[in-house]
Amino acid sequence: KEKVEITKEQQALMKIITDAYNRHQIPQDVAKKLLQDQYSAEENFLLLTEMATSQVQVLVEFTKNIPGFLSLDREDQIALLKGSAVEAMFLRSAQVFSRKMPSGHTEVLEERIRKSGISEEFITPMFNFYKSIGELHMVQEEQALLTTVTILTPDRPYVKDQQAVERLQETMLDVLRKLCVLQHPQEPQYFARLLGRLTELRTLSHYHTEMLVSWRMNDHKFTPLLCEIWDV
Ligand SMILES: O=C1N(Cc2ccc(-c3nnn[nH]3)cc2)c2ccc(Br)cc2C12CCN(S(=O)(=O)c1cccs1)CC2
Repeated sequence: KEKVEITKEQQALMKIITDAYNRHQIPQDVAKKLLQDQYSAEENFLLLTEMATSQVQVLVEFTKNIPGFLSLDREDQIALLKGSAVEAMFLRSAQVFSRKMPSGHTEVLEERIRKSGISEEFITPMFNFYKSIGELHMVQEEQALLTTVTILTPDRPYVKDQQAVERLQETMLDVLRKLCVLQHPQEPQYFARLLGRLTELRTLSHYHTEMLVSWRMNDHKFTPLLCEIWDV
């Protein structure tokens, strides 16, 4: 049985990424607003839109801290951000959402999401996803690295130098794989389960694209940043 060991450089890389992941959080007042008094479907939708906008801002800031990201071709950096924005947002939302929230908060938030004009066909896979993320009990380093791996997906649309992105992603996958073995020694399949969540994320992202079309038809308003990153 080969001894799995995280090198000094990998340790440093993991610390940079995890610190950045924890440093960039959406302002809690935005999330708190969701918990306050009862709103109409439109107001709920508006709150989710406000929160999603903060999440995209947080994502951009976090991505700039990924070692090697800023050395990529500028246009490829944009292509990676646009290509991963929805997946990274859903991954972070699921991670925050499945964290131990004060009792009752999760139910209230679930209610608010249900009552925001999002159709049930999207709500079900969304909630299944965040429950499946919760069951993994990821440590924060795993959460940060999994989000990084999602952002560094080489086959996003319009990425020119896929090899450069692949090299970066492989560096992160290697650290994540070792971390999973060390953190979950009793579960050799844990790393594979984590990567399986990324497949579920892609499905959610397709649902999201379809929802955007129906939201547009019902004349839902989005912020300029969301219009830019979601191509609405
Ligand atoms: O809002 C969501 N939530 C609640 C949520 C998200 C994040 C934080 C939070 N707190 N601190 N840091 N993050 C708290 C509650 C949540 C939870 C789990 C999954 Br899976 C997904 C979601 C969405 C993500 C965005 N969409 S969306 O479809 O893109 C859309 C945009 C505009 C209108 S609808 C809705 C579902």
